[in-house]
Amino acid sequence: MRAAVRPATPSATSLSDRWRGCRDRLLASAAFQRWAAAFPLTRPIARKRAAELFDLCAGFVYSQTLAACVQLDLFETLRAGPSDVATLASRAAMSADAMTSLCEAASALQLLERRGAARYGLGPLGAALLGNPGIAAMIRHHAALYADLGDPVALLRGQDRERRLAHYWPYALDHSGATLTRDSVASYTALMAASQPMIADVVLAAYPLSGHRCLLDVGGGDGSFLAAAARQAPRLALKLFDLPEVAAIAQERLAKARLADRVTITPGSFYSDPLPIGADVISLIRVVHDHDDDAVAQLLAKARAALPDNGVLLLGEPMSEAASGADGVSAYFEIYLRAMGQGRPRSAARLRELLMAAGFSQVRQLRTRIPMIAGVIVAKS
Ligand SMILES: C[S@@+](CC[C@H](N)C(=O)[O-])C[C@H]1O[C@@H](n2cnc3c(N)ncnc32)[C@H](O)[C@@H]1O
Repeated sequence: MRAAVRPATPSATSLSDRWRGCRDRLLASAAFQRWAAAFPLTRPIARKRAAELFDLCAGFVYSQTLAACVQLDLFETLRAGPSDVATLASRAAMSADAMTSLCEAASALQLLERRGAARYGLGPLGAALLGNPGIAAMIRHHAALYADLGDPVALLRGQDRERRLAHYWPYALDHSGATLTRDSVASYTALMAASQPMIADVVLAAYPLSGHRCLLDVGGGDGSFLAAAARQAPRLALKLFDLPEVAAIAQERLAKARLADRVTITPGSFYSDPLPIGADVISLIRVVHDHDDDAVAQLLAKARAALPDNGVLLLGEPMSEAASGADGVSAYFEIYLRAMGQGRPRSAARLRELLMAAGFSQVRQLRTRIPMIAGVIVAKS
């Protein structure tokens, strides 16, 4: 039997609640909407709101148009120059009509651009995407997220479901890492490596590491962030800590990059093992948001214990309430991490609280070039 849905209990209303109540009643009124669309001074606002609402309704279609372009390698195909629809259609094993629909939809989204009759080239967003292979990799892995989101309410209720995204990130199902295999970590590790250059650019520009002696990157994946740090600071000694199967991938990748003699790799789980000592700066890049508060509290305490007095913790990841225009980050990660089964997008203020509770001091949020990609916080042990 389904539980009856109880109406929300009215609570004491503040002045701001009452003001917002009036605004909401006005915006919800069909008569007001008609008036606002007709009146010259409110018409631009009415049109903007209508377009925003339309984009929210159509968002899934936009994402799947993009997914189809990536799956069919359309951007790569058009890198060399425009192509006619018949050629694109035969490459993609679909009718010319279907390819025209895809190209028209992608052109409306600025991914492609019409270049004459039945001919298309890259659009500004499609061209930008080519400059960053990490984005295409992100788009491909969204197949797992969208499968989980087929029934968003079941997902939020935690009802029985396949949990494809949690299997994509298997450490969400096994905190010790003991059951993880090379195969099960390979795809997420490759995805992280593909998107790491843009993260490293943002983080290392905000906090250059040249003043440090030794960096320990916890949850360092295949070592891509360490490799970028090594380029920036040629005398920096390097350490990496990650789950055993990922640590093995890092060992190979860093050896190929001729960094084997600069790096020490320690396999382990920060749920059960201490962190290696000896570094004067510890980085946590896109790690904290993947874990619940209790685990983060423990992880930060372990990082503090591994640092010397006045050591630095460097935390870089997308943060909620990062900047105006970056609200999508919160919406995305709230639902993404819910599908993954653990973690939270956190604001800089919340991260500061967690850092202070773990005994860190002088917590500072640094400006980053693109806050949507990553915010950066540093703190002293
Ligand atoms: C989202 S990835 C980020 C990887 C890398 N820092 C980056 O930004 O590209 C999270 C990383 O944390 C590692 N990780 C997850 N749980 C862990 C644990 N319990 N102990 C050690 N590493 C863990 C994962 O294997 C993965 O490499």
